Amino acid sequence: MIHLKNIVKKYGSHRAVDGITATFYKGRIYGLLGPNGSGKSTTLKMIAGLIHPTSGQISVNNKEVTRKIASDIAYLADGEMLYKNFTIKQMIEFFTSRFSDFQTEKAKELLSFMKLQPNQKIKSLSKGQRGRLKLVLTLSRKVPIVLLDEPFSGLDPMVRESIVKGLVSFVDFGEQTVIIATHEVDEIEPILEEAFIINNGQILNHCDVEVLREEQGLSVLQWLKSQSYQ
Ligand SMILES: Nc1ncnc2c1ncn2[C@@H]1O[C@H](COP(=O)(O)OP(=O)(O)OP(=O)(O)O)[C@@H](O)[C@H]1O
Repeated sequence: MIHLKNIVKKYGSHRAVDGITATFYKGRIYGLLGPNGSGKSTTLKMIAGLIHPTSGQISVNNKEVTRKIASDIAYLADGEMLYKNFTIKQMIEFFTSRFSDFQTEKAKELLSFMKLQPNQKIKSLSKGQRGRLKLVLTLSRKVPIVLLDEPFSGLDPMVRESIVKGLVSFVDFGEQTVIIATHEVDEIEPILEEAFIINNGQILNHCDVEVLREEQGLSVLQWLKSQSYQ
């Protein structure tokens, strides 16, 4: 379980995250949805222990978050996380040596699912292929928490849907808590169980996707559109 209590992150006088309180339960898939600059990446980086809140508390499985939390969390960064002079195989070897939980067999399956070849050089990959490799590396770790920051942004819209749906088979359901930060709601909607809307660094609303569908007859996208952003 991840618990955020009244989290504020300031850059100078700007409040990138402005008093977020939220709980993410074990084994569920969450969407952290919001427009550009709303505080999604900042929130994920704080959960991953990469940056510290200005105030408030974050705990992961009742442990206070420090840099050591990296051993419990697989984090797909919005920016670069690949070494351009490596081949895919070398990148996988690097992750294998860096993370004792890295599952090489799963990485092979994921590479094949993502149509990537181990001998390809990172610098020769397209943006979409690099995006696929980042997913391979992140989802091959056996960890309780997976944080994905804009994981589908470089992917061709034609294949995005099948990749999103296929990815579900690579998540350890009921065991891994997955948080996906994105402003592209449509494609990830089928795999979400809960969603938080974030805007101006604050949580605007939260829903259980199944309850939303059954009780209000709304898709996440319809629900999102009914909320007012400022
Ligand atoms: N290192 C930084 N220094 C100063 N301001 C920052 C820094 N990182 C983020 N911000 C600001 O904090 C706010 C939230 O940024 P953040 O990257 O968390 O948004 P986001 O929701 O992930 O956006 P996007 O969808 O564009 O990735 C923005 O106003 C951004 O300009």
